[in-house]
Amino acid sequence: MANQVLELRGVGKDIGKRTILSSVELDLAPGESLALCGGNGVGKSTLLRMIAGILRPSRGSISLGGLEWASNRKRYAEQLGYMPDDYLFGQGLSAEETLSFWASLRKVSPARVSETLELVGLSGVRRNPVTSFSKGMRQRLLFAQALLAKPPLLLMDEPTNGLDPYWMDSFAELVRFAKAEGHAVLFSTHQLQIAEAAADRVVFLKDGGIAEQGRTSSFTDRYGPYGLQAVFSRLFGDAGSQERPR
Ligand SMILES: Nc1ncnc2c1ncn2[C@@H]1O[C@H](COP(=O)(O)OP(=O)(O)OP(=O)(O)O)[C@@H](O)[C@H]1O
Repeated sequence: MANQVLELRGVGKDIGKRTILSSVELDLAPGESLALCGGNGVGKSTLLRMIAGILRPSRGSISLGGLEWASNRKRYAEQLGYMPDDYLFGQGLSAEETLSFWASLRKVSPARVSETLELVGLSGVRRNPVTSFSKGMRQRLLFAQALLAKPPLLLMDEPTNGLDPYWMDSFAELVRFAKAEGHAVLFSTHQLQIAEAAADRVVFLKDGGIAEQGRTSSFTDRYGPYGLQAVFSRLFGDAGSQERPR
């Protein structure tokens, strides 16, 4: 498809003898948001890490801004901002120092650091140590880090895990802002309410591939007011998860 930021064709991953993902096809356009859903262990993080260039696919191709990781790693990496599901912040560093460190790695100006802190609502606490921040504030700082260099694609792994409804709501607002600025946003989540609030499209992964997908509103049209929940329950049952191997 023309004008896509991200194109996945037949992407799969084996770890040892186990196939984690067999074949995934995905497209994402500028200004579009997509939530990757599914029970524990279906491969959401694995897929995001392959797109981020942290893990190599066992098969298939990933094109980001028309680039493949293997042919131009540096330019490929410049196309994306990645928000990991967990991050250990440096002891004693303020929000501004933390973001300035990331900015120096990406050759981003100090003015952009201030602008980004403002955008995520952390300007007033920029000199406070990150270790004093609530989980919601730390997530905002990680979001700022992903947004810093204005990459075409924002990739986020469980961005609202552990957040209360206030911070979830403010995350949805940040995604809407990022989309309006033309960023494509791809995030994984267990929390269907955040998929509902922040994603234009939802993809459910199961058994190594895409089990269901569609526009977020289409799930309500097809399955009623709790459409996403209905699909999740049908796919993953009461446990809502696939057992991880022991
Ligand atoms: N390095 C690894 N070695 C062995 N198995 C792995 C490794 N990384 C992931 N897996 C397995 O791959 C499967 C997919 O893991 P992944 O973390 O991608 O799932 P997920 O959908 O993100 O799960 P969750 O929702 O619990 O975070 C799991 O069964 C996991 O145990």
